[in-house]
Amino acid sequence: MTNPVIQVEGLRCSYGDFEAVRGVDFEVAQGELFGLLGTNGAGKTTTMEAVEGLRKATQGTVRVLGSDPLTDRGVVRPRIGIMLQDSGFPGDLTVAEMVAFWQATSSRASDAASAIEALDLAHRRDVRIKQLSGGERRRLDLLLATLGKPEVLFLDEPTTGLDPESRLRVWEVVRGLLAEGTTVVLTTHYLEEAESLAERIAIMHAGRIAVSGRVSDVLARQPARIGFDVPAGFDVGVLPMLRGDVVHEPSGRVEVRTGELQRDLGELLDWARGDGRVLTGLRANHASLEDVFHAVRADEKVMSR
Ligand SMILES: Nc1ncnc2c1ncn2[C@@H]1O[C@H](COP(=O)(O)OP(=O)(O)OP(=O)(O)O)[C@@H](O)[C@H]1O
Repeated sequence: MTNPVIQVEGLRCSYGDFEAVRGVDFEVAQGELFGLLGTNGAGKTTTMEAVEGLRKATQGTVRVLGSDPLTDRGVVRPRIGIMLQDSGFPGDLTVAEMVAFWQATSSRASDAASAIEALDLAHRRDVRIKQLSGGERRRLDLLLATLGKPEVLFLDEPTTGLDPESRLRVWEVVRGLLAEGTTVVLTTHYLEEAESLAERIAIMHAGRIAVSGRVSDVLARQPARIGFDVPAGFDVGVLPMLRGDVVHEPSGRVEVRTGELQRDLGELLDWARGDGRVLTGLRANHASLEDVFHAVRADEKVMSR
C-alpha cells in the first residue's frame, strides 16, 4: 500500500498478565473505510484505543498520519475524530450547548446547523443530553466526532441500539464523509453494516486477526450455498454429482455448500429440467460474512482440540 494513513505493526496490548491483543498488523489507505470485526472480547476496542492514542501498546508500532498517536498526540489529535462506545458527555448540557462547546474547542469546525440537521437532531436542539434516547445520543456522538472535519475518523460500534432508519441515516453520513476523502476505521457487530460500508475488513478472534482482505475476496474464499426443498422420502443419491457438501435436513431442505457455484447450480438445473422437476424454495447465494464468522469459530474449535 502506498502512503497508508494508518500503519499498525506487531501490536500487542496487555491488561496486567492478560494479553488482549497478540500481534496485530494492518494498514488503512487514505479515503477508505476499514472494518475491524470480531467475536466478543476479540480485542477490537483495545486495538482501536491503541490506534487512537488512548492506550499504550506493550509492543509494536502504530502510525496515524505519519506520527505516533500517543507520543505525538498534539499533532495527531486535532486531525482525527473519535466516536467511542461510551462518550460520557455531560448530561446536563443541551444538544445545542454541547455542540457549541465542542465547536469552540476545534480549530476547523464545520457548519453545526447542517450537521445537526443531517443527523436528525434539529428537533432535539434544546433537550438535555441525559434526556435523549439511546439512538439520539449515538447520533450526537457521531455529530461531535465529525464536527472538526477529521481526516481520520474512528467509529466504535456507531450504530449499536439504533433503529433501522437511524442506522441508514448514519450510513449516509459516513458515505458522505468517505466521498469527501475521510479515512474511516469502523468496529461493528452488524455484519451487513461492514458488508455495506467497508472496502477491506479484518476479523479478530482471541487477540489476533483471523481473516482479512477486501470484503469481496474474503467472501469468495468461503463456499457458496445452494438450497432447495424436496418431498418426503426423496433420495438425495439421485441428484447429480455436486462437488460440495450436501446436507439433507429432516425438514426436506437440501443445502449444498460449494466452491463451484456456477457449475453445480448449472448441473442441478439441467438435472431438474431432465427429470421434469420443479425445485421449490430454490436459492443460490455467495457466502456471507456470517459464514466467515462461523468458519473462524470452527477453525478455533479444531485448533483447540
Ligand atoms: N480494563 C480491562 N481490564 C482487564 N481486561 C480487559 C479490560 N478491558 C478489556 N479487557 C479484556 O480484554 C479482551 C479484549 O477486550 P476488548 O474490549 O478489546 O474486545 P472487543 O473485541 O472490543 O469486545 P466486544 O466486541 O465484546 O466489545 C477481553 O477479554 C476483555 O475482557
